[in-house]
Amino acid sequence: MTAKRAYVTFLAGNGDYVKGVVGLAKGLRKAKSAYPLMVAILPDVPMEHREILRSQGCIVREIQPVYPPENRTQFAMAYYVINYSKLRIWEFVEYEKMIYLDGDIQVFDNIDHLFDLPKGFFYAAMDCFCEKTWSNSPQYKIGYCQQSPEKQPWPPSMESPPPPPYFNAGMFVYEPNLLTYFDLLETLKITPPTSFAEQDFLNSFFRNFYKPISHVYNFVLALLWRHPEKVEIDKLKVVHYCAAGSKPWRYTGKEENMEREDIKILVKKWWEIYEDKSLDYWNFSIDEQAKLEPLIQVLDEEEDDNIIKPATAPSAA
Ligand SMILES: O=c1ccn([C@@H]2O[C@H](COP(=O)(O)OP(=O)(O)O)[C@@H](O)[C@H]2O)c(=O)[nH]1
Ligand SMILES: OC[C@H]1O[C@H](O[C@@H]2[C@@H](O)[C@H](O)[C@@H](O)[C@H](O)[C@@H]2O)[C@H](O)[C@@H](O)[C@H]1O
Repeated sequence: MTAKRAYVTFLAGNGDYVKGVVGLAKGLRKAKSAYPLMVAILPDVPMEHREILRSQGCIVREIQPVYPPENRTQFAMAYYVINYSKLRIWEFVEYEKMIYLDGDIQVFDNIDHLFDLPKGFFYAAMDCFCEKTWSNSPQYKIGYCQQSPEKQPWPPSMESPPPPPYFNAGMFVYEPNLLTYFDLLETLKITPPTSFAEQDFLNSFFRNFYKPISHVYNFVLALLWRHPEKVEIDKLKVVHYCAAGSKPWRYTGKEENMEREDIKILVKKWWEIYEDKSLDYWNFSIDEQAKLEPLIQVLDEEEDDNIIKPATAPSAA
């Protein structure tokens, strides 16, 4: 029997991240991925959103939240606490290998070959420490970033050695496994939360199994202005809209760095997929499609007037 593989993302709440997941489902289809997209949803995701995801061919699976131990940690972003629920995806053992993608990620090129990476390791792209979200970290205070250690080497005077390679937890290749899953949950119970919540926790847990892969597989937008020398925008396969103000479905162009032409191009590329009706999963009869129309209106009605869409989106030129 061929080993089962799938992409998986995470959705919480009744807000607009569902648009990110619809965009991701359509992007994977456009990239001709051979594998389905599972959406691990928290119980607070409304029925309408679940139906929209199913109508786009997603496998919708409800998971229970995972909370870190009680603590007064100040997360870099308060809502990061819900991201611990991502740990439930290790329970999906009917799959031999999965690729996790945040809902604010778009896949612009086929990456199915990542499923063939050797087993037994955890693959992800390295993060960048240069954004203000890192301002409480020693590396930010020194001006050290693993993306370009030569720019500001780790001072020999520091008691601790430079941090080991640290991945961004918005995309990773992993193997669901119940022993790992229970070990994750048990280890979490005795691990005090830190600024980047489950991302810090996963980096610690998989530190001996982590293998960095190219940033073309999880392009953290801040690299555009923090490490431009490493960027070849045409080579990017996966773009992660994690910089403040860069979520395409909420893009107004007003936040810092959002007026950049390269950001406008990447936001427009996202919208072109999201609005492309030929990528909708309509393998249904016409009357089935008529049933789905009202669901699509649910999303359109939630649209905010300030959002810039392709029709009026800034020109790519
Ligand atoms: O209200 C929320 C916040 C986050 N998420 C999910 O959690 C992921 C990580 O959160 P976010 O993208 O905000 O983190 P970032 O990568 O931008 O720091 C998102 O991509 C979504 O998949 C969600 O579904 N609803
Ligand atoms: O809960 C912690 C989150 O940590 C990461 O987001 C961060 C990280 O990318 C920083 O490097 C950026 O500066 C920042 O903007 C961004 O929010 C993951 O992308 C996300 O999935 C999630 O794990």
